[in-house]
Amino acid sequence: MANESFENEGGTGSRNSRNTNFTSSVDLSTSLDSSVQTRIFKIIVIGDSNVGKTCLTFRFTGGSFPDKTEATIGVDFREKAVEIEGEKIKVQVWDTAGQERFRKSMVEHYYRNVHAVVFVYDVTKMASFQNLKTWIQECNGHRVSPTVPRVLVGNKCDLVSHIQVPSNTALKFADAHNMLLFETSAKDPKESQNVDSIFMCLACRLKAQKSLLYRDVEREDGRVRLSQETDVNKSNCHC
Ligand SMILES: Nc1nc2c(ncn2[C@@H]2O[C@H](COP(=O)(O)OP(=O)(O)OP(=O)(O)O)[C@@H](O)[C@H]2O)c(=O)[nH]1
Ligand SMILES: [Mg+2]
Repeated sequence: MANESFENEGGTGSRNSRNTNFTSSVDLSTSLDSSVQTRIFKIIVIGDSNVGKTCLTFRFTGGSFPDKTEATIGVDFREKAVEIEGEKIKVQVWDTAGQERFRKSMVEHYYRNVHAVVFVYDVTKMASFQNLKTWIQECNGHRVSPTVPRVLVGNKCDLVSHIQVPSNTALKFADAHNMLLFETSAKDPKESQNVDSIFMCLACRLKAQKSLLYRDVEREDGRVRLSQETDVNKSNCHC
């Protein structure tokens, strides 16, 4: 599991976190003080160049489709504050470059302490779907834990007459890789809720995972102690 990040009155910080198996005691006292801290969930968006990663992240954080985009160089950060079950959470979206020459030096940073991964392909371009295997390999190669939630997004569904990737093919692939599939369009305003649900679904799952961590702590002598092995795979997310 990645480090947990927080933002409080003093700014953004990072907390050393926990592995998926918890048998040792960890001081979590600060993390339980939710009144002064906003948790930050880092979500990276990965996929071939031109599939619409920038437009999808723009749609989620800004609520519109950009008039014009240029190839992303390195990474662009976009943030959105959301509220889930009464808790304010900052969703920090890392919009990565699809072009190899613009991403080389940044790849390590993308995957470091990532909380969730969004893989994007273009439904009108079969090659972008076939290349997903390479993107998944890269992700696994950077030791991203299997407990880090991943979703698959087929973008540009508004181009109905140009679709090359059938839904059932994409669904099989998503199932085989234990991912949810979203087919959507960053361009079509009617799809904006669907775009939001990609990120909100991940945020809900992350919150549920981390709630389980907190549930299994007990206070001992004024300190917080993890009391038992905790399974962070379980989630209350219904999406
Ligand atoms: N029709 C349609 N076009 C889209 C959609 N999303 C993005 N585009 C267009 O696709 C092109 C590429 O979009 P970007 O969001 O810049 O692609 P990217 O994946 O960020 O590309 P890199 O930054 O190079 O990795 C742009 O011309 C967008 O206007 C969509 O949902 N429908
Ligand atoms: Mg881009």
